[in-house]
Amino acid sequence: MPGVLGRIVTERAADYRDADPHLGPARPAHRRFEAALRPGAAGSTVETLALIAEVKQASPSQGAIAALDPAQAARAYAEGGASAISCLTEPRHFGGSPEALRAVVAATELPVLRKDFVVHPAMLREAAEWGASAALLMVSVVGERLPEFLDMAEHLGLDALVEVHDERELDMALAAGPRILGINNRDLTTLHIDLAVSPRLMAHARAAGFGGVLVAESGYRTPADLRGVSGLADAVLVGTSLAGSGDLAGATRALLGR
Ligand SMILES: O=C(O)c1ccccc1NCC(=O)[C@H](O)[C@H](O)COP(=O)(O)O
Repeated sequence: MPGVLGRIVTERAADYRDADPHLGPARPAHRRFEAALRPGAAGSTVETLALIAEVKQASPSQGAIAALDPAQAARAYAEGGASAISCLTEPRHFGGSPEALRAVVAATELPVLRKDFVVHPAMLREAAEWGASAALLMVSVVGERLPEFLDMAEHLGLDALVEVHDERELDMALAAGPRILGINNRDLTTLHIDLAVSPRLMAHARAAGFGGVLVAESGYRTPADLRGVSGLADAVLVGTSLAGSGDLAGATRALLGR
């Protein structure tokens, strides 16, 4: 696996090399994250997109973005109209941590997604233990093991946001039967962003009969950017443009056109 993604995945695999793979007892599936993103969910209307607002302090694309207090950021996003919170827990490149996720969970009633490069079952167990409602599963990272990781997420009562970037990954994801599909506009090897990726792959997913939740991810800065996925996506995941705005509640309201 080349590029930035390859480096991050190698680091996370080494971090969890000796981790306990046992998941522990089954946990009930509340499906709070999925329910928050479905059309017409509280806080959004059929005409609008549900927003997953991301607590993201740095990234390989941007370097340092903002020194955020995770709890304050989550409260500001909720005040601005977000339907869910994504919280980075990857420490080296995104400034994330387990403490950030726990603080976000404690600070808001909104469902929280653990945003990390899941390479080991322990990372899903941790997400459940830390209070997350969902975890990210990247087809580019788990590959053929996607069905296995989906089963683990289900065992732990976690919603899974299954992320793809191209048709090959989309077909792999669809074969595994996810309930929530994220289309990342960012090529995680080159970091190039193309907002045309989400509409193209969303149309492909719907044509293939996917009836679940569709999430457009990465590169969104203005309401005009969102028009490209209006009527296709159920939700949008936004980090940099909100986290670096200096006014997270105001930027969230502005993005949602409220
Ligand atoms: O954001 C990056 O630079 C990045 C680099 C390598 C792997 C993943 C990366 N980001 C993860 C995400 O997909 C974004 O945090 C998320 O979709 C929000 O994107 P944005 O609104 O563009 O910050």
